[in-house]
Amino acid sequence: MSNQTSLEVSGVSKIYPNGYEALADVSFNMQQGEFICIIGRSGAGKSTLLRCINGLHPVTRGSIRIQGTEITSLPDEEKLAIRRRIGFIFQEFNLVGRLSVMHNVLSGRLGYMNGFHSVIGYFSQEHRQKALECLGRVHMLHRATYRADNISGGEKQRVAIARALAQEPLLLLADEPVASLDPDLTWGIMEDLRSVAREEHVPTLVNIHDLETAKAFADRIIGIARGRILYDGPPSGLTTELLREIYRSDDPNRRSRYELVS
Ligand SMILES: Nc1ncnc2c1ncn2[C@@H]1O[C@H](COP(=O)(O)OP(=O)(O)OP(=O)(O)O)[C@@H](O)[C@H]1O
Repeated sequence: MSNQTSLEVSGVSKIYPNGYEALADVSFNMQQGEFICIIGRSGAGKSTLLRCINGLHPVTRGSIRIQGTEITSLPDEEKLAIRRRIGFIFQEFNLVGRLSVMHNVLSGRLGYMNGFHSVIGYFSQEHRQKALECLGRVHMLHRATYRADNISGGEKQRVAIARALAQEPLLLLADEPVASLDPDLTWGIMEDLRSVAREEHVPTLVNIHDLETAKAFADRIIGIARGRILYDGPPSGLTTELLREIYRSDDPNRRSRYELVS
């Protein structure tokens, strides 16, 4: 893993139009190839953070740099160009079911095509070759001609990873990528994501509910509560005290499992 800083998030706050502060002064850095899991209770601000990083939500304050480029203040066209290089993996896969697996992966190449070719859906040999390589990377070549709605959930998530890889991403963001999958598939998908991060040197940020999975795979864990980072370090540094605080409910009548275990 090289030490080049790929992502620098500094002093980021996000206040939604209704006045709710979902992120408060969030700062952290990521190096190339690093695999980070973000943990926290529902509503902690995990998805908001990923959406701010990929430019889907404007930040209220602070700075986000991807490979040294400040993205929060870029003109729309340049922001779009950066967003094309950010792979986003969703819980519900977001594939186009009526299209083939190959076509779904090819859609990751759209950012590299001229307007006319993308409108008529013409993919050159080079783009096809790249899409096949990405499918091979996640062991899904044998499904290339299947319709995307005719493959299993685990296979769909692998295709989504291949599509993100076809973007030649500077950064991979995954929002609950394994929440719809059974435990066996979960580990396979997490293994794929981590090996892609390491071998392709793509920093990867994964929101995940399951603490044990996060601890098993992450190089680093970021624990968020009420929009603030409470922990940023190796899985081994997460004490019961910290977990209680990260998962503490604001509702005095509801206690998290970490508060129930003494
Ligand atoms: N568009 C919005 N307008 C107002 N508040 C919002 C909006 N989107 C999210 N929020 C609020 O911001 C907080 C953080 O939401 P976010 O989706 O980032 O949490 P999360 O940690 O990803 O939760 P989950 O694990 O359930 O997905 C929540 O209280 C949510 O209700």
